[in-house]
Amino acid sequence: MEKPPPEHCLQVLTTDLNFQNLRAIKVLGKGAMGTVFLVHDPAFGIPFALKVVEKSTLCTKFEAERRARWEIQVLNKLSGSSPSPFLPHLLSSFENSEFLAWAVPFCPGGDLNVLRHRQTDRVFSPAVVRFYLAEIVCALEHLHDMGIVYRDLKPENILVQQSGHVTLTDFDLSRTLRKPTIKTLPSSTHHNLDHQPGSVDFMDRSQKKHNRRNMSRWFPIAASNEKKGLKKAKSARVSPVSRRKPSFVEGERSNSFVGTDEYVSPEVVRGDGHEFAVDWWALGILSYEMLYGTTPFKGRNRKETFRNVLMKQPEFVGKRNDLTDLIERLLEKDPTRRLGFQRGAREIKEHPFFKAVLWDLLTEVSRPPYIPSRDDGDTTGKLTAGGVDIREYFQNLRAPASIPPSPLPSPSPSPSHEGQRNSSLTEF
Ligand SMILES: Nc1ncnc2c1ncn2[C@@H]1O[C@H](COP(=O)(O)OP(=O)(O)OP(=O)(O)O)[C@@H](O)[C@H]1O
Repeated sequence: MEKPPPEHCLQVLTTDLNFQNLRAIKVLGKGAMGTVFLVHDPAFGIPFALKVVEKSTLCTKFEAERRARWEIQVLNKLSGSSPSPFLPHLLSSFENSEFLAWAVPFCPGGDLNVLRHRQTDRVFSPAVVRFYLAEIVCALEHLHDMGIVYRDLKPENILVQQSGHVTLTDFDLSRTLRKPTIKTLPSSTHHNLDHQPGSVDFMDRSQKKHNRRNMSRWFPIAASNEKKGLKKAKSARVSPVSRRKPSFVEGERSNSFVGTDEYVSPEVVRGDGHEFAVDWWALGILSYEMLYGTTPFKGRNRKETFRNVLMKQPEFVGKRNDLTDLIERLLEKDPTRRLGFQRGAREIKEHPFFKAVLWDLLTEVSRPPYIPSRDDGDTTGKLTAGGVDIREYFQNLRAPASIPPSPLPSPSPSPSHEGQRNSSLTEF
């Protein structure tokens, strides 16, 4: 029998999307910009995630449309000749007078925020943190090499593929910058992310034994929680916060003020403009959250969070180790002294926390910490009463609510986003 292509190999839909007849199995998620549906139409052969953004003359919608176009452009770039296994690619896109829609591979494992909440104590073991961070470093490296700064790293934007490997999603806040000028190392040290046959592990042997304990601890926990049917956390923190018009001019330093409060870097809070180092800062926050179950600078409100980002040093509970050292070096407030500023991802890959990682073989790991069960996808046709009619779905969204409008002014977007985050975190 012919071996199926590796999951990260580029797939494209063989038929064009016919939006009129498209029915979705379910809604996968709803963000600030659009709604993501799971679609499995036999005509296409593979289930896929379809992100749909409604066009409108309303200013807010116009912004969504602008962001949607940008995201499609980025996904197009990512679908080029050497795609990353840890980044999505564009399967197809569609536009009519009402909607912009695009299809990307479906990730049945949910996001890292949901996954973390399913763990005992809601934290990942250091071995699992290493696995996910290694893949995320490679994803960011790929983006930076293309001159793209991601600017929205957070667990909610890291999805688990069927294979258990991760992929980033949500590129509407990304921007192009002048490509990083890295003092290049000799070519023999260049880490090739291409599929490498033969090996099945990414750790060297000495580390493997030690880490196996941690890794195997992972499986029963995930499996047992799966059985308990724990509720999927909503995608919690919503970005963006935008106070300046973002610039799309290639090579310009980006001064837009964007991101998710707890993940925003000091230079962005200060409005100094920012560079690729904002992604390395966010990687530090992400590592901290994966390890401790909370972000290091979270305050009672945005003002306090930002003050903490600028002034407070991260607190580390317990014995210091390579992971806490890595976090501390990523959470360096001065971006020019931050790990990754000088030589990008290579500096991070060389940190002792990753010393046993075989970077070339990441995609060959046969036992990622969590592999979604086939049921997670739910693509086998369990359509809710014939599925979701996408056009109808948006019509219903537009329908006036039966509750009379409140005489009070509606809340500004950002506090309501914060509320969304808090409520989702207390659902567990
Ligand atoms: N490829 C995918 N496979 C499975 N689920 C997905 C996929 N893409 C997106 N989702 C789900 O849909 C949600 C919303 O997607 P996404 O973050 O891309 O939308 P958005 O409108 O840009 O959100 P945001 O408000 O964070 O900018 C995600 O949190 C995730 O749960």
